[in-house]
Amino acid sequence: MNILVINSGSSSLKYQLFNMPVPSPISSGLVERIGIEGSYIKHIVFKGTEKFIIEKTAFIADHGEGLKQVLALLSEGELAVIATPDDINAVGHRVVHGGENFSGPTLITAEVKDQIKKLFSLAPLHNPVNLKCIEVAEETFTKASQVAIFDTAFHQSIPQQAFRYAIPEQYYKEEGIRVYGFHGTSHKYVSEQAVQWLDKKESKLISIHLGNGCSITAIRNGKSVDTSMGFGPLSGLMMGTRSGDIDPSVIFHLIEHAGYSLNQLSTLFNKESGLLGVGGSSDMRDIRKLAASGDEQAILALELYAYRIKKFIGAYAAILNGMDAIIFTAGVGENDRDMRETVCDELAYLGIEMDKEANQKYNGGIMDVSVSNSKVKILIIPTNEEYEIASQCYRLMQM
Ligand SMILES: Nc1ncnc2c1ncn2[C@@H]1O[C@H](COP(=O)(O)OP(=O)(O)O)[C@@H](O)[C@H]1O
Ligand SMILES: CC(=O)OP(=O)(O)O
Ligand SMILES: [Mg+2]
Repeated sequence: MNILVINSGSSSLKYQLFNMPVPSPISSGLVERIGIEGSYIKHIVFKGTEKFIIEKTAFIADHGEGLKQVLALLSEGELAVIATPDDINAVGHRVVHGGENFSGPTLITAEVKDQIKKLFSLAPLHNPVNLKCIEVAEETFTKASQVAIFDTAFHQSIPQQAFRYAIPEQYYKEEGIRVYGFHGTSHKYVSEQAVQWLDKKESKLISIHLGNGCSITAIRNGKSVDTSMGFGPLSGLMMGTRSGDIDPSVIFHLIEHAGYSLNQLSTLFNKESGLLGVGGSSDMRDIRKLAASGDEQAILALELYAYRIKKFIGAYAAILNGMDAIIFTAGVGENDRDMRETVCDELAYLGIEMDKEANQKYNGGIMDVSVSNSKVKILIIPTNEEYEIASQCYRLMQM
């Protein structure tokens, strides 16, 4: 069964085509810098043990245009992997915000699209582009089932004491104001990999997803019990362009004393803060280069970033009453050795002791980089949201 997975972020679109249940993709790729200068597409086709790469650079105005170009790459030329759009049986869409209505893979109907639209203001960087991609896929793959996999779904197991804010009940009942949590597909995938690796029936894990968006989740026996993102994907850890936790008094202050509008506030906290706002770039690789050259703002950005993660590890160690493993995943978690080292430094009291040499040598796959007598394992697990989405789609299609 051919399942095309579309994972669209604020300025990028990642995709993978699977012939399920085979776990390795037939093709995968990435469209980056959508809507900004320097847009490019990297398209990969896998044939046996060989890998063919097509790279294109030309301005791509929006996600719709990006997706159309991807479809052309999949179906045209010598490296075509499908003959016609009808060869795709299902399209799995990552949708970031699903509110309280979705706890599993969902066949997309007009009503589901309405729900996704209603949540635009809560995930302004994500839900609008997610819906756009669904619409383009519906126009193109008219015979395929369109399936939504929500980032919020895995967190529907969070108990009330963790998902409610301490404000009057009417705001929860009437406005749906509560913690929803995000990156659920990634936290689910890596935590399941960790459980298999640990080979334990009962487990306590802390999963740390550090991509453009960053979040940390406490997982007991396979179920999310708390997570750092909340009502929208803005709270908790410091991110690429998002502030993470901030005292709401700052918002009152900026409105009252600096005349900020809602739009300006949303732009500030969603697009101009985090690594970009403090250190001058949203890309951790740039921050590393700046810090190495002695740039003080970049050094501060690194300190803030690591400090927050450490603080949440402490909090989740307390609510789980200990843990078997912490997991690092996503772009920064998998690739930034020094960030992992800084985060794990001086956590021996909690039983977290890193083998620094092993950590520096990490080179892919699942690896434990704790010392042999560390009470808590330190696992690096590459996330694979696309494969998790394809698996969930496949299961739904077989029901
Ligand atoms: N070698 C590396 N060292 C440090 N950071 C890296 C490295 N490779 C990628 N990253 C960082 O990973 C982040 C993107 O992570 P990713 O999981 O791809 O994000 P998203 O899926 O949210 O777009 C960027 O900040 C990027 O700089
Ligand atoms: C929810 C979220 O922050 O997603 P991403 O990391 O892809 O931006
Ligand atoms: Mg991501």
